[in-house]
Amino acid sequence: MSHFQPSKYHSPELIIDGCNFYPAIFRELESAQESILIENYLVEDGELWDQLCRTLIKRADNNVLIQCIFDAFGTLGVHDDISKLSRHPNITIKLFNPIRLHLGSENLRRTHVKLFIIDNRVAFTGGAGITDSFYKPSTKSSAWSEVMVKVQDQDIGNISDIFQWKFDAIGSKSKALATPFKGPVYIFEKRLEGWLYAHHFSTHWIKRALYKKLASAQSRIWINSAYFFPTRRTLRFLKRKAKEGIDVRILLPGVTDVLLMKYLARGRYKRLLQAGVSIHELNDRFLHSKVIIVDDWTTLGSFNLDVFSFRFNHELNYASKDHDFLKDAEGFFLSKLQSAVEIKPEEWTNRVLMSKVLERGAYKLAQLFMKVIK
Ligand SMILES: O=P(O)(O)OC[C@H](O)CO
Repeated sequence: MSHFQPSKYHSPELIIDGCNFYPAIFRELESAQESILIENYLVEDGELWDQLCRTLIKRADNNVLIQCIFDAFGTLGVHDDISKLSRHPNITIKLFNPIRLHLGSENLRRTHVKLFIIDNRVAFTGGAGITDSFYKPSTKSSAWSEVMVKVQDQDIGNISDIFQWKFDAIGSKSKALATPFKGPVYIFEKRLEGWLYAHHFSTHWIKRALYKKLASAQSRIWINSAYFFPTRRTLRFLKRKAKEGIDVRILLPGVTDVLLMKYLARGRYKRLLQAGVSIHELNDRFLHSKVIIVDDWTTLGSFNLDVFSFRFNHELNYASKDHDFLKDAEGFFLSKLQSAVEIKPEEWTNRVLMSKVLERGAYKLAQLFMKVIK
């Protein structure tokens, strides 16, 4: 008789706001026995980063092997700290795509992934950078609203392999990072669940999964995105599905850290509203999360519906049809919707002229940007 015991199934766990998910992440980091793998785009000096540095050094002193991939641009402010951490024999940090002016638009390719993997047993992904805007330990506060998902045991799947492949490719002479990944991530083309990865525009499993799901949506499409400037194809899907009578809702931040993105998003409202899409803006604090629900399928992660996520960035989402995960994502979406302002089509048509001018100006700037990088 086999003594093999399949590990217990855990629903992916949605955790709302840094004041809840960062303490959960630190509990796991502090109990790590073998390995800690971290990938992140945005790291800023502050209390959270200091706490992370202290925790990593402590675990490394206890012979835990630590590997990090940090985006070279998103972590510019902490490169000195990164050099200091890297002196520890058990810590290796690789900087992704350092800015090199002669590479032109290649510099736009950033790793936008947010990932923590501990002992290949538990992983967290979502939209959170390592900054005090997401969690300030001294006040236990979260200035920006965000979500992360905790995935355990058998659902960890191949994410460590994908991390390791990328970690090894960075800085090596191989062209691996510039070509489509031929690894196990391919299985998700059919499954559309689990880890959805994008590391190259031709291997964008998040985009592929999203298009498939949008095309086959039967009852609802609920989209929450921190930045909203999607592809024309996505907009066509949203309008078509709304016209077919499907419940299409878009929840966006009304307050943001990048005003240009707010006006770019607003420039898309008119046609979406005309098609019957309902649009909501949240004004109480910056809604930085990226959550998509199509029928009974939920995905969340680093993927914004904007040109950077669709075209340039390395991204990571987790997708699932787990019932509890879906209910939690629905609960999150609806609670934010309740505090948000719905944009009414007739009010939108009569908005002040200045607003229209800013939307037009933002669009012109975006067009110019796209021409320059072509
Ligand atoms: O690119 P995101 O979605 O991680 O957001 C990061 C900061 O908001 C950049 O301004």
